[in-house]
Amino acid sequence: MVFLSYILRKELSKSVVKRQGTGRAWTFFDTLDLLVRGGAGGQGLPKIGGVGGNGGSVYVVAKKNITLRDVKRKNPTKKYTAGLGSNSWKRGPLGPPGKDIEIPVPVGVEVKDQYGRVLGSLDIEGDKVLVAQGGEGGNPANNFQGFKGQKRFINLDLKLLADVGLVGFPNAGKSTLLSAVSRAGPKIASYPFTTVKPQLAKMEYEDFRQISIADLPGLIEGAHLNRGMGHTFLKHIERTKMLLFMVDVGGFQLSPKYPYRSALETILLLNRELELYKEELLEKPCVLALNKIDKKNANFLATDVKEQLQDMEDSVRNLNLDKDLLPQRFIRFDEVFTISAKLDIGVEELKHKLRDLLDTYADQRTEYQRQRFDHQRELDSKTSVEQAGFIV
Ligand SMILES: Nc1nc2c(ncn2[C@@H]2O[C@H](COP(=O)(O)OP(=O)(O)OP(=O)(O)O)[C@@H](O)[C@H]2O)c(=O)[nH]1
Ligand SMILES: [Mg+2]
Repeated sequence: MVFLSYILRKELSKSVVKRQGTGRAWTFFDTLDLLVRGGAGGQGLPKIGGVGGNGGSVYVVAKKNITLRDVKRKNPTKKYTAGLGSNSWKRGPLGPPGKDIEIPVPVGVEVKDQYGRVLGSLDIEGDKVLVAQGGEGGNPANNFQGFKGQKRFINLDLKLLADVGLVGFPNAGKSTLLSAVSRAGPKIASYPFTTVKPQLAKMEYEDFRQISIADLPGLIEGAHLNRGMGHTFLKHIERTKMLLFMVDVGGFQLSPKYPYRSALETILLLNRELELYKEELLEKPCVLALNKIDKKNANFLATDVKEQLQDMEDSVRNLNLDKDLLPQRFIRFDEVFTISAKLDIGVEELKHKLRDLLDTYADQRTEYQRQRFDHQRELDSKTSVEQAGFIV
């Protein structure tokens, strides 16, 4: 049973992403399991108090321009064992340590152990996580018997990385916008859940600058509980720099069985879903696009929503939404646009504003990353085997 669910999980996590323009599809390889073993420690030599070398350890290190597929291709056995520590002997009482192994993996990988515990997240190039510790060499404290190295099954989970992630209820027009701003040809239809797999596209600008945008399947109430397309896709939102919320200004109704939700209510429900999945998602820069402005009364509705967004505390008081459905913390949108993705109204302005905002936030990130690098360097100088499983 456990094995079956493992296989199922593995299959489900290989999302198929359609290649833009060509209509070809390839499997987006976003998860890989490895077996890692630290090297055994060398034997000590009690007669002369000789100490065996510590076994080597296994690390995963984030590198640019490689994929999980490359990792597998490089070592199809998917097994890694670090070097043995040398035994102590008469002419060399201090056995040299075994060789460490560093497995290069793509930036954006989260490393988990076989119990699903997160060992570390490799967010920027050079991030390094100790995944299997080498065994201690034989010494007086362990009766001069070298210890075995740590053995672990680890899972490398790559979250889709795009500059902008499209978030919205089904049918909001996310895929229509994607096709308006890029050369991608996503499936567009008037029924919910047209998009069932994440799709990446590039927005191109006159000066050849490219910004990646991810079209994600529509979210619905309860997505964090895996309703609808569920949280399989919420994880991809984590690795986007900015979120673009798309909302049908006329509101949404999944089917007559479900309640009608106004545009403001859909915004709040999306806000709530993200918050329940991972609150820090709300810290990302967010932009809102009120779509389908070409429809009857849409301008009037959009003005209303914009006003309501000015004072959310007050606006929610007049809503008929269950308290449990309301977010604890309201998203603050950097910009609110009214657009028609279908008729190409306001799309160009949105596209340029996304670029401006990304650049502004990139400057802030650079500063943050510089600080992280400094911190990492400091930790590197103090690397010790006790730090197993944490970014060192
Ligand atoms: N009138 C009008 N219709 C639109 C606009 N944008 C999208 N639509 C229509 O809305 C429907 C849904 O569009 P999609 O782009 O498939 O919506 P989606 O958000 O990708 O939907 P899912 O993939 O199901 O989450 C389609 O029939 C589109 O033609 C718009 O600006 N105006
Ligand atoms: Mg779609």
